[in-house]
Amino acid sequence: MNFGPVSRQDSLQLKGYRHACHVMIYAPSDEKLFGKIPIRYAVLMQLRFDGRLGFPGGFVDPADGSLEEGLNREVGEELGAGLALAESDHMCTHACSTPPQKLVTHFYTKKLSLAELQDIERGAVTAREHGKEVMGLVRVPLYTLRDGIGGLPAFLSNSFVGNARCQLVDALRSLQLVREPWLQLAIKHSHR
Ligand SMILES: O=c1[nH]cnc2c1ncn2[C@H]1C[C@H](O)[C@@H](COP(=O)(O)OP(=O)(O)O)O1
Repeated sequence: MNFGPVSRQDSLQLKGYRHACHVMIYAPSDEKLFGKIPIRYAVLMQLRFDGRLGFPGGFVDPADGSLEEGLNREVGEELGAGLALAESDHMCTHACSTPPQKLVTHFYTKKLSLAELQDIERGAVTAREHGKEVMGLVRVPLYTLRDGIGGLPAFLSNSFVGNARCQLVDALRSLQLVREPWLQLAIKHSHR
């Protein structure tokens, strides 16, 4: 599927497209793996019912209200959390017209404290869709292990839904959660 960037506003004028909104929740972390490898940030994705990785969220209908109202509803169902995401949390929008589906994906990012993120992780197991559409939340490893594969390169080798992998890489880059040379190496060493 080929996704191209489009402005949030222009995307709402497109005819015959479905809209989906998803959010990347992240938090700074002082924790260290094995007491020495800095975790730096906890970044949340989820394992979906189809075995792919994606972000919390889902289809929204702009005719039913704002994109963010739809996103907050979807996130509530999947995480059981009232995040109150707003337009200011919007990061980017992409459109794809590859059959069978004309799809616009809107992507949001939300920075929380580690304690707030941990509350979401705990609450998610009691959310309505846990064990159904959502098999569980996962944290994205941002480091690369000494073998050059373990960590972010191996994570990026997973199967992602829609343009979720691009959304992840773009967010890690633009929020500067991973330094550019390490991000480039992780992409290069992932099996894609
Ligand atoms: O994280 C994602 N990033 C980009 N696109 C995604 C992501 N997750 C799903 N999708 C695509 C796949 C579908 O075409 C739509 C809506 O999917 P989903 O989240 O499964 O929607 P519902 O829960 O069924 O409302 O977006």
